Amino acid sequence: MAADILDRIVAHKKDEVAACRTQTPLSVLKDQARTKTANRRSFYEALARPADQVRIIAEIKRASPSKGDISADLDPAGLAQAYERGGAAALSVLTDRAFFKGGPADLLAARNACSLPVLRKDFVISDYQIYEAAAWDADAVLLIVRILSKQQLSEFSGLCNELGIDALVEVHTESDLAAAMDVGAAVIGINNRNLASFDTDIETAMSLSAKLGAGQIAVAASGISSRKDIEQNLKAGISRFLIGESLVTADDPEKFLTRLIGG
Ligand SMILES: O=P(O)(O)OC[C@@H](O)[C@@H](O)c1c[nH]c2ccccc12
Repeated sequence: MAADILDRIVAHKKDEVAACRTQTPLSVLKDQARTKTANRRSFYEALARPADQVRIIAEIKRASPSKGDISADLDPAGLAQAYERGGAAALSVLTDRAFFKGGPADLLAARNACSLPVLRKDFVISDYQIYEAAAWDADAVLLIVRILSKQQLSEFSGLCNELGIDALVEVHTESDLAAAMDVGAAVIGINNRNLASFDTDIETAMSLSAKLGAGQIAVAASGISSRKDIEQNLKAGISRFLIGESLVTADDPEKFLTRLIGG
């Protein structure tokens, strides 16, 4: 059953984009996107430095297909501020409504409440969604290698550059990683979770990160829930993380984040 979830999500995204286009034509979105470039916060810089410290992208996620409701009525603004106080490098906000109960309003509320760069976390299958992200003031978008052709990956990376928005290129396998390297991805998210089966194995990022080139930033994503997980990754040379569920469900997300970062 889990195996076709990714296909369902992608099919849904295509319908969603088609519907959005009829409401807001691409030309209008393009104009909006171009007026936002001056407001951008650098997602890349936030992750690049300081090199010797743990850097965490803290996620705002209400629900997911694998877990159901996680924290369906969370307060995105309050959580963004707690994450910022706890030392987050950046935020990730789910903007998919159908499967994750998120939306653009969450992204806006979170970004307006803090000074951190914000990643639009969604299933990007069209350039339209990248213009949308830029128009909403997002600082970065997720590009999932598994759901894109080589040509789309290359086109979408180029468009991100053009719009001054960063891309977090998500991989799960060696061949995904090769495709990410081919487009010169600077920030590579290694998802420990297989998006089709939901199996999560935190060894995935540790073993794949060894294959990254110099100057590429590895971000271990999914299934990180303790300082012990972080320390294990640090030994493997990974010091950047994308963390959702364990932060969203923590009694005190600020304190928990501080503890994860250590030092
Ligand atoms: O909640 P977790 O296990 O800490 O995982 C966060 C993040 O990695 C996960 O939400 C994620 C990674 N890649 C995705 C792609 C789409 C949606 C969600 C994701």
